[in-house]
Amino acid sequence: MTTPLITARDLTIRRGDHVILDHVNVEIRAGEIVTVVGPNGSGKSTFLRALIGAIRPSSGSIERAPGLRIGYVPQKLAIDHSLPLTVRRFLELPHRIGRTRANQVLAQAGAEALADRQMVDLSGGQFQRVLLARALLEQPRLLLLDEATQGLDQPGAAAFYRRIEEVRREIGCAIVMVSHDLHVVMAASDRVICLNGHICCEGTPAIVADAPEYRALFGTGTKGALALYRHEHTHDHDHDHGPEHGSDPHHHHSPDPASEDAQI
Ligand SMILES: Nc1ncnc2c1ncn2[C@@H]1O[C@H](COP(=O)(O)OP(=O)(O)OP(=O)(O)O)[C@@H](O)[C@H]1O
Repeated sequence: MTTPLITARDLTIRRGDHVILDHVNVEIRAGEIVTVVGPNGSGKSTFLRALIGAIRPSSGSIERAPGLRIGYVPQKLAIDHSLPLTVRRFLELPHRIGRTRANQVLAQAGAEALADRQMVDLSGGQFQRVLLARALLEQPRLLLLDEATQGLDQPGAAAFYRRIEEVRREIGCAIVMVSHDLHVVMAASDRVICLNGHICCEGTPAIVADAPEYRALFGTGTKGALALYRHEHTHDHDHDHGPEHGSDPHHHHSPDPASEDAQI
């Protein structure tokens, strides 16, 4: 086992009397894709913000590997509609970067055609890809995404997650994402953590979908969708996900093939 990139130990975050996170223990290792699911208000964003160091634990700790570079794709980012700002200029805030580097990260995020477009003219999916490109600028070893597909339709979300898997393959970073698109996101994950103030259950997507704690929170609605993915992946698709994930046929696969070509 490699050393974890980041470890939350007994992470507890309180605001007044409200315990937002209660003794949360999580380790994230190099190259894995971890999804955090949970109902509204269950502490998912707080957890990510604690991982990047934007919130201090009330008790417990967050330990990062020395020099760990983290990329963060926020839930929302407001752009002033009266401000002319191209995608290329946006990537240069706050540091100037070379044209070649900008083109590189835009290509990694599947947004190479957008460099000279105005930020305010982008569709939701294009905007998310640009935020992803920005998060890749620092060559992160850990990429955190907070509800990155909010507002995208299902094919758009599936295409975005497929892109995330490609990014992971290309640059080998670990990925932690928070999402409500349970069936899409779970299909792309190595591990799912179900959070509701504390960790209710965790494991492979299939294990979590079957867990009584998960079903109590989400019902059985996503089970059918997971079954669908399993079914789809009995066909012969590209399973080149690298050696570390080769052992479990159910636990790491692409989204619905029908959605894979969807353009955002
Ligand atoms: N700075 C704060 N002060 C007080 N309460 C807070 C603060 N930040 C978050 N909370 C509360 O903590 C709880 C968890 O919030 P958080 O945004 O982490 O949940 P979430 O799981 O990301 O929710 P959602 O799915 O709706 O985005 C909520 O009840 C929220 O109101």
